[in-house]
Amino acid sequence: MIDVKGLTRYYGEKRAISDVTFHVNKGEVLGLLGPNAAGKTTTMRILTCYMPPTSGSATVGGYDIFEQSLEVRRITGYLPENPPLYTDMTVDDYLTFVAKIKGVPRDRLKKEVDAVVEKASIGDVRKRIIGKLSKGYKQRVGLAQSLINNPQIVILDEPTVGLDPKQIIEIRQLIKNLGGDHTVILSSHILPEIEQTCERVVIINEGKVVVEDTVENLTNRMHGVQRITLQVEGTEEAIKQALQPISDIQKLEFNSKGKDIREVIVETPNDVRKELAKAIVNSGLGLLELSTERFTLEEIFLHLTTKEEVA
Ligand SMILES: Nc1ncnc2c1ncn2[C@@H]1O[C@H](COP(=O)(O)OP(=O)(O)OP(=O)(O)O)[C@@H](O)[C@H]1O
Repeated sequence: MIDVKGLTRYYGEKRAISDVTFHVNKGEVLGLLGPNAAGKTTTMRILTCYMPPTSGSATVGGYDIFEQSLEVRRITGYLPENPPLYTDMTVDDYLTFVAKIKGVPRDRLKKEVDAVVEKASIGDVRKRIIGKLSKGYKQRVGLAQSLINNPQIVILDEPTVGLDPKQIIEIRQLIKNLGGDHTVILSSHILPEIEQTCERVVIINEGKVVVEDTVENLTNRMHGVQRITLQVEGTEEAIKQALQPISDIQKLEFNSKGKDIREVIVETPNDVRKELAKAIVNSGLGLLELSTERFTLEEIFLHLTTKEEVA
């Protein structure tokens, strides 16, 4: 549905994105994940034809962003980071105004506004002045305007920034529900947001795509690395000595958990739980606890963006 090939954009001397390539399937919610200044907004502005790339190409719904920008805009709804709301208008008046601009015929205006009001769950505030609404409701009005004309594609730039936890949960659910009927790109720097809302993720860092995969595959990719956490009674020195004979330990980390107790984190490609337990006990140290852990998307993100090898 969306094909992005080698997009590069300079602002003067500064290269904001470099050779960005990814694909979005029809009906999926794709997460564009990256820290501040990674190049998410730049990528989204290019895909919504607000600004051209310096080089590279992209098609949106089969339309070329250079040659067919009007068609791209017609089938795309966009929620920028700061939606351009007219704060002295009522919600209904504003959405009707946007619908007119987007070319909705007169006799369909009311129906169209009703439809987006329902999708964004703002029925209870539709007669109110936008400027008097809470940030969460304003964001929903922004979402509603992006859905006018039932666009095949919806592009949302950090839609939950500045919202309180309850509003965040509600907006995420609204976005999740858009999948299927719409193809959605959602940008965020918040990992749990992507984990909860998207099936696939493109991680972008310093203007470059680091990885494109399903959230599930990304978690599985880390399965080549085992992480075993132990609670041991003994000094760091004694524990290190006890574990010396065990080969394949890639990472060993110690945290103090009281006077004589250490939390020991071991990363290894193999399941060495038995060897660890034996080594600790045979050295006369106290093994209080042993467990294996799954990597979170947050840790995978850190591994990928700090250029560490992922097994
Ligand atoms: N109009 C501009 N002029 C000059 N540099 C810009 C401009 N817009 C963005 N940049 C730079 O390009 C880089 C990418 O910015 P972009 O806004 O695309 O990142 P982002 O991932 O959306 O970050 P954020 O989450 O902070 O908005 C940054 O280094 C930014 O400073």
